Amino acid sequence: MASTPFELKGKRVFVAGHRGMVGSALMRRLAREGSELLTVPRSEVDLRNQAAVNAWFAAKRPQAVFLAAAKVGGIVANNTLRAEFLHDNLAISTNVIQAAHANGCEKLMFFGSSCIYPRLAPQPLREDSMLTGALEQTNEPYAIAKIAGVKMAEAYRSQYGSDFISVMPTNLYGPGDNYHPEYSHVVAALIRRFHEAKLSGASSVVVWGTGMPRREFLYVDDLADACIHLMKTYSSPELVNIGTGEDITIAEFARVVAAIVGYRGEISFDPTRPDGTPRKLLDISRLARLGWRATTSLDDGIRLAYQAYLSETKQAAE
Ligand SMILES: NC(=O)C1=CN([C@@H]2O[C@H](COP(=O)(O)OP(=O)(O)OC[C@H]3O[C@@H](n4cnc5c(N)ncnc54)[C@H](OP(=O)(O)O)[C@@H]3O)[C@@H](O)[C@H]2O)C=CC1
Ligand SMILES: C[C@H]1O[C@H](OP(=O)(O)OP(=O)(O)OC[C@H]2O[C@@H](n3cnc4c(=O)[nH]c(N)nc43)[C@H](O)[C@@H]2O)[C@@H](O)[C@@H](O)C1=O
Repeated sequence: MASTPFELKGKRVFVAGHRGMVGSALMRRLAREGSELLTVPRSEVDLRNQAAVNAWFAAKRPQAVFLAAAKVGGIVANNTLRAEFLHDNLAISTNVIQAAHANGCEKLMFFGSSCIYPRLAPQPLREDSMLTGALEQTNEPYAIAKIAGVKMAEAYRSQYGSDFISVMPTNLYGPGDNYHPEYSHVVAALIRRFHEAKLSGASSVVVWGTGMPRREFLYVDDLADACIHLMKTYSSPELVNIGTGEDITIAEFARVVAAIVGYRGEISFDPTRPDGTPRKLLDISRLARLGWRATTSLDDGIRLAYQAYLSETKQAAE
């Protein structure tokens, strides 16, 4: 078991999924910690391949691991690619957690998600509500794989004393997001749709669902800061929720994004598209007791995310 506080300075730290939205935010934040950062492209080691993962871990022997590689997407991706979301996420978690254990890794952080909680669990969602009820159907395969990952980290801790911890981030957004029109999450989808409508002069933009579901959104650089804080100071089998503690309806959120992007036309709703979970607000009291809170407001975060979208797609705001 690693000692707490856990020192990142001078350690070999592996960020699995370093090119993703969360992984790249972790890389930015870890640059301040004086660690030796280890990464590997998927073309070299596909984390679904157990033999490749074992060989890489045996060669590099990371002392700390952030397991931020996963098959990830929005509500339609989760609901369509159901086999891949279950298979890939189970394989990645199993391979990386076992290889970390077998190669003397001192500390590992596993990334769950707020969708592991039952669809109708009491709000705000407490960490101990995991496995107390039925899951949301649109993301059940992903949630089952993530719950298995949480249980794996917990089992290696109880059987072998491994210092493996699990965090449950709320819905995230920011630089490095995926802007696919069907498979992205709502933040990236609406930034892109409102921006394109502004450029084309469209008079109306469609937002999926009824607009009634509520979501909590956390800027990804805040998430990375929380993760570094917990990696250094937290060592316990209980999950830790990471969020802002505030939520907003999708209809209100769409108006926030439209205003920041500068789209002034109508917003309509398409109830034939899935709403998903009615509400997903995290109880962040454990995180607050552990000494961390988010600092980026939703307005500031969406402004930063819009700038990132423009620069990543090489466009001007107009
Ligand atoms: N985005 C969100 O709103 C939320 C995310 N999370 C969790 O945070 C973590 C990171 O998510 P996020 O950054 O958004 O996702 P991204 O899709 O942006 O990044 C995922 C990363 O995982 C890598 N990856 C996927 N499959 C494989 C594979 N088979 N082998 C090697 N690498 C692979 C990708 O590699 P490549 O670059 O090659 O594609 C990419 O770097 C995940 O565990 C996710 O469940 C939790 C809550 C909310
Ligand atoms: C992070 C989280 O992400 C997923 O769960 P989700 O919270 O439902 O994520 P979402 O961002 O895709 O949608 C949020 C809400 O927004 C509405 N919505 C409106 N218009 C668009 C739209 O254009 N695109 C999308 N994607 N959603 C839209 C949409 O109908 C829904 O009501 C899970 O895969 C889950 O596994 C998970 O971990």
